[in-house]
Amino acid sequence: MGTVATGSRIGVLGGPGSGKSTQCANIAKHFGYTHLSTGDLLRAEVKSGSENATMIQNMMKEGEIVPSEVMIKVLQKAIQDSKNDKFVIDGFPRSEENRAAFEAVTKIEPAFVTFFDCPEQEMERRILSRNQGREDDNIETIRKRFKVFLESSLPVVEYYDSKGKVRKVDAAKPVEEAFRYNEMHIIVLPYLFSMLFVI
Ligand SMILES: Nc1ncnc2c1ncn2[C@@H]1O[C@H](COP(=O)(O)OP(=O)(O)OP(=O)(O)O)[C@@H](O)[C@H]1O
Ligand SMILES: O=c1ccn([C@@H]2O[C@H](COP(=O)(O)O)[C@@H](O)[C@H]2O)c(=O)[nH]1
Ligand SMILES: [Mg+2]
Repeated sequence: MGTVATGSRIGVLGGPGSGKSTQCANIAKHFGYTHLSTGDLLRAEVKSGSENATMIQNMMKEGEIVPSEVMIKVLQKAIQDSKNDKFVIDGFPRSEENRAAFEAVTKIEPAFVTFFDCPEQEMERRILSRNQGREDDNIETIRKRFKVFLESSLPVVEYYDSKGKVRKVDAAKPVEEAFRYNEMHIIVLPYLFSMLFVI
């Protein structure tokens, strides 16, 4: 995959509705990153009617985590298709098992991980007014997704935190404010840091 500059592989984690996809789309638009939304990749897989489509659709309806080998295959293909060394992975890994499997298979580790910290009440409010026609945006599945996030995904944030890789964003802030924080931590600071080693 060639030489990759500091900060060019970024993970974005956070609860359902915390604003991950909104911010990733902004990062992609403004800074030339490829936005890999793992949820969108799975929804595309369902639409394509591939061999795993029904299984993925059923798991998403229940807010469950799709098996690592399935997600990793889909994600690897998207990384290759992007032909870009700068990518931001939205909503993955969702469990410690996901993370270990992905790193073992791809040898890719994020330069750092942005964690979108948002109160549950606000996440619920956002999802219920999102209106994108998602099958999992109903109160029953939302509650299941919150549970999966707390039990399986937060430990991944804790793991990266123990390695000093977590940048925490106050995701309850308005979109523009959260974006400015991301801009500073994803683009400006890593760039300045990399320059230290060039000089
Ligand atoms: N900072 C914000 N303030 C208010 N509304 C926001 C903010 N960020 C995103 N939203 C809105 O909240 C909804 C959820 O945002 P988004 O889809 O980006 O969340 P997400 O973390 O990707 O959720 P999911 O994990 O379910 O995919 C969208 O309708 C979006 O427009
Ligand atoms: O790595 C992943 C990412 C997503 N899923 C499943 O998809 C839905 C929706 O994901 P969003 O990021 O909210 O769009 C999620 O609830 C999981 O069921 C997954 O299994 N693994
Ligand atoms: Mg999303």
